[in-house]
Amino acid sequence: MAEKCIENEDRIPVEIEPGRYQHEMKLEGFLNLKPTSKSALLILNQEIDVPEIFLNLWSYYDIKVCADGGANRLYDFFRTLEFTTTLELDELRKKHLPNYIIGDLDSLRDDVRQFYLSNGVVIIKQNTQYSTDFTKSTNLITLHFNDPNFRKMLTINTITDNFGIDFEDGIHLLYHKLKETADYNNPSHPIPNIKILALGGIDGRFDQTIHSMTQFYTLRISDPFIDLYYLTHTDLIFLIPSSGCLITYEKTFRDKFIGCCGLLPIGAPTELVETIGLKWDIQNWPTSVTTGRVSSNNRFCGIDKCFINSKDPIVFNVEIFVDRLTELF
Ligand SMILES: Nc1ncnc2c1ncn2[C@@H]1O[C@H](COP(=O)(O)OP(=O)(O)OP(=O)(O)O)[C@@H](O)[C@H]1O
Ligand SMILES: Cc1ncc(C[n+]2csc(CCO)c2C)c(N)n1
Repeated sequence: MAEKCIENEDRIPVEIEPGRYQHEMKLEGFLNLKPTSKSALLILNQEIDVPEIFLNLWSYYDIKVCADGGANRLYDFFRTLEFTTTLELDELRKKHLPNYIIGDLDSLRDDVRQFYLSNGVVIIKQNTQYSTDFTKSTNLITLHFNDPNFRKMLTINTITDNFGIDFEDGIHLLYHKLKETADYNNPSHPIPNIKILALGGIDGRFDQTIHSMTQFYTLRISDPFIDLYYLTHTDLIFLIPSSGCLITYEKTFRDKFIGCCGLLPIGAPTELVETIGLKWDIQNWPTSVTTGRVSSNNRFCGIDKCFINSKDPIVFNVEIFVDRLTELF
């Protein structure tokens, strides 16, 4: 079929029959989690650049995980708030303890390690230089939610070195053991989704940023129950699955808090079979980094939804005016 690009009015009503999509997501969902949802805020080693909403995010997410030097960023975040005494600062830090710190711990500062250690935070050292602190963190998150024995082990082994977890790559070993034994493919016991919102990992060193992108693709295969999102000061970034995806949002959310968006075939060339609800909608549109045919600088024109049907999963970024989000709280 011939490719097509249609330029729409700035706001159009969009209605999509349910049979046309297998996936549905609410754009502002990262701000509005159900109390029962399994979710993790993953703090990577970059300055927390969403300070306006950081404490709100903290309260929404079930567990908080610091990847190595991410713990320094959490600790230092409170310094940016206007508190006068060290006592007040430490009180605030004690009210916001992460559930885990994990990594080779080459970036974790001594004062930060001491503070979190003395306040009972689980700090897991993993020395392997064949995986990143990011991957160590996602394996840990899977174990936390899907392996009841893992949490038991942490409570029993409180005085054992590293909670009895092998220093080299114990988390990966436990994770692989879980995957061998878990009944992941049993349709009568579907695994609840785990939402991970990563702060950092983008906008810094380029190899780290590309590694962050690889996690969309590798997790889709290894842990398909994980929905990974990155939030930066400017963007929400996630993977649009193939087979039709409906993205919904409140009209006012779109009008006030969202800017441009881009469909980014970073992992592999693909074809955008159809989009409905973008300013520049496309059909049968081959897209790849090498040809330069990438739908960047696009935006939502659907009043409250947008439909994207890509042949393969594709990275999507949505500009979010994070500094304005405080109006919502
Ligand atoms: N400059 C950066 N730009 C983007 N992301 C980063 C950067 N530095 C660290 N990160 C993210 O934070 C995580 C923890 O980083 P940390 O600095 O503690 O360890 P690292 O030794 O640099 O990273 P790793 O051990 O994972 O290679 C990394 O795995 C990565 O996802
Ligand atoms: C082919 C290859 N390239 C790079 C590294 C280095 N590396 C990858 S992850 C990691 C851990 C960082 O905390 C390090 C050092 C490797 N092992 N193998």
